[in-house]
Amino acid sequence: MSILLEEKQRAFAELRDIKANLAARGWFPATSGNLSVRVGSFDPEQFTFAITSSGRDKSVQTPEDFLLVNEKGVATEATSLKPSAETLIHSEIYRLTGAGAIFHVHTIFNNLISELYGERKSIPVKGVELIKAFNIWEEDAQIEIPVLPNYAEIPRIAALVEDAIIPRIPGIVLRNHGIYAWGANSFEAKRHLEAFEFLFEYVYRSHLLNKGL
Ligand SMILES: CSC[C@@H](O)[C@@H](O)C(=O)COP(=O)(O)O
Ligand SMILES: [Zn+2]
Repeated sequence: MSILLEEKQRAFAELRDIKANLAARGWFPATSGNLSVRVGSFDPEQFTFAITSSGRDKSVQTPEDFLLVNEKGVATEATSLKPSAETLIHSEIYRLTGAGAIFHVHTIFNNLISELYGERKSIPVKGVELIKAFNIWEEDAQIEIPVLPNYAEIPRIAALVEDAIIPRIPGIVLRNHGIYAWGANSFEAKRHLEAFEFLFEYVYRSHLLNKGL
């Protein structure tokens, strides 16, 4: 599949903007986190996406920040850049959901909440207005956000994604690691990511309140 230069430039510019925005919140500590947007047409067996290169300081902008990869996570153009170590997880989410953008961040609250509910394998949230950010409009909606184990081998995690995805919930948490949030495009993926982080902080603080802490 050939990607037009202008599609690639648009994708890189979009990633640059979102990266700066999330970095300003401190959501990429110690080079953690990765971002991707899909480019060109989508076929579950063959697609391309732009992704952050591995191990870089995501709070600074450089010409080496992004590259294009295919559905196998292999660079589609000659480059010395290495795609994110977690590219296979992005790939699997695109394949299964047809999403347009996927954002992964490590935060204190997504780590704390993942540990609190890790054994339960999902984080319950009930009756919080921001659930509507996922286009769930029922009054007093109750949702579950899936939590997967954080294996050292990324292919082992990627293999669990299919069974973990809950259709109306655009995100998966890795235990003591971070969240992957996605959407039809960057605007939606960012809205979902912000909603997840709000809900994690809310649930965590409620837990402390209920314990009288
Ligand atoms: C430096 S800790 C974070 C990494 O281990 C990883 O989880 C991460 O999110 C960033 O990896 P990267 O390869 O830069 O995309
Ligand atoms: Zn990570």
